[in-house]
Amino acid sequence: MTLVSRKLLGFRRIGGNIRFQCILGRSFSTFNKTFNSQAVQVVGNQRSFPTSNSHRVPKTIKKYPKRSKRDSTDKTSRENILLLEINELLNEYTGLNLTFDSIRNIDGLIETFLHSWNRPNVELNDVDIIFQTSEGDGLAIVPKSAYTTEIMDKSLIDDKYTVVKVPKSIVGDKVKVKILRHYELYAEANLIKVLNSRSSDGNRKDELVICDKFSTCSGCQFQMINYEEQLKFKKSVIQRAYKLFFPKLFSTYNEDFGNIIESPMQYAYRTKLTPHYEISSNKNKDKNGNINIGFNHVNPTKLTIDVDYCPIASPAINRALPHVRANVQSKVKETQEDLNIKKRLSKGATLLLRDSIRINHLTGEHERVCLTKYNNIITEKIGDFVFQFPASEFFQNNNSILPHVLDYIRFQINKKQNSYKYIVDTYCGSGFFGISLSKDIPEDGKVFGIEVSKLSIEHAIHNAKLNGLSVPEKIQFIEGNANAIFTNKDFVNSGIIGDDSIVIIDPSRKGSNRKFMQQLLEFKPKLIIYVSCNVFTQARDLADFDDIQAEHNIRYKIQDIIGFDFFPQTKHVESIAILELEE
Ligand SMILES: C[S@@+](CC[C@H](N)C(=O)[O-])C[C@H]1O[C@@H](n2cnc3c(N)ncnc32)[C@H](O)[C@@H]1O
Repeated sequence: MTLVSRKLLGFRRIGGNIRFQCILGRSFSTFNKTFNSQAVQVVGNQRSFPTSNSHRVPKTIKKYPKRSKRDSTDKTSRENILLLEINELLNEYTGLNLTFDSIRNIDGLIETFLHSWNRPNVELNDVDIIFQTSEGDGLAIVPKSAYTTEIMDKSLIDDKYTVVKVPKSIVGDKVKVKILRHYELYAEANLIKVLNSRSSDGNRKDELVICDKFSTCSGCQFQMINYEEQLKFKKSVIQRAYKLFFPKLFSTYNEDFGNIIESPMQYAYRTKLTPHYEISSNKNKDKNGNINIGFNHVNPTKLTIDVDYCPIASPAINRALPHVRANVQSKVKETQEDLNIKKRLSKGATLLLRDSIRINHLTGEHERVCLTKYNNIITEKIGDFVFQFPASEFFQNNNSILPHVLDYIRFQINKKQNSYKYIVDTYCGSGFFGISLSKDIPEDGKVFGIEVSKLSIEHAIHNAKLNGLSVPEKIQFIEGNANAIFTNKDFVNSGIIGDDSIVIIDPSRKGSNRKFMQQLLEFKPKLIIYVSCNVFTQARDLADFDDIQAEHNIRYKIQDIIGFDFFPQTKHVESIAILELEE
């Protein structure tokens, strides 16, 4: 029997049970369980689906790297969080009492789908998305028999399921997908079509999408849902992070936990864009030889999506983008014949476009421009303060929300007036928080910042002076590792004591660490403000801090955990935790 003739027609839902049928009308598998995904269909494509048994899963198991094992050392790694989310999906969403064993992909199956060039063409129809990951992907559970009868022994598929991760899908979508690479506990899939996109019931509103690259570009996840729903998703991510990594705190909180403050601008807000290109691969060129310049494809491929306009980027960046792109295209074409240069360019590059204020010093007028060199100096004004920093260095990328973030922090500081004399700004970058809040402490108070990047710290000092603050009397910045701040000679000599202090923590995505939290506790500041662009590492660090407190008999009360939507249309959420020392 050829594969085409053995192609499956789909399965029907019969009184809550699932019955599979093959083309001959013979039912070959029945589940006695209710199941969320109806009518899964497998389509064999003669061209790419081999007619031999080459895709049969070998019974001998061959070893090769599996992502889920490789990254499992860091409990807040993306991979580990996905596994925790799959666990939640199995426990709470299916009603099937599934375990990891019921969804485990055996090595032979993983191997069968490993390489894109000989992967079986398996498409599933009417797959229900029932869970949203914190990365913004939809998850579905499909029975293994739905797509592997040609690939696996029947004995290996009975009562077995696959968790399928589908980008650009949301809970409530019924989708058609193509199955791609398998990992131990899930498989990746391409979204081919949303079958119920016209239904008015769900949250999907495709008419809201304003970018013509949305379905393929990995930059945004949520243009197809309204802003209110985006905020709900982000609140649920904060709640999930604490539930997973600091359950003791989560269990004591009410429904406001992780409320999100919206961004005043939901498009055109991004003041930094980093498109990239790769010139060695023909896949990333059009028929005229123009290379793709843009962002990664949403599916796991090496494709770069060509982006000539990005609706979340600021107007100045979008004005500059065509020139920047044209420049790259002509440079690549010019150098194509020159082997040396071609070799140097062969890996491609990442471009940098940064929105900056340009002031006309004669008239005092200013305009927003886009600067594209890594050593350009960017100027930004937030509230009453001006900041300058090298384009290559960190600065917050949505300036419309920053005044609201500062207002919120000021509100927290001013709840207890005149309680704090010092601000310790750890991971201070070019001084944004320390400088902005310098007027919120008494005249005889002081701000002290620490940052590992030499360039950023030089600009923090420059920014303090630019804003009329006396350095180092009123504000002092040092280059160094935040881990060692409280024993740093300059810090000790500054006379700052925990009793009168606020400590701001604003690390990068990987968060802080136990060593820092230990020293923070020994310093015993009155107020701690933890700003985070990765709520999972924030929750982990605060859980560590909680453990350490128990060892030292010191108590901090977590006053608030709140989200700020720095990046509308995307999965990202920024969260701020406020901790107050209990007297
Ligand atoms: C998320 S940024 C925040 C910067 C700044 N607070 C702001 O809002 O502009 C994190 C900063 O931490 C710095 N950093 C990373 N690891 C550090 C460490 N161990 N000690 C001090 N600074 C560090 C990075 O260079 C980066 O500037």
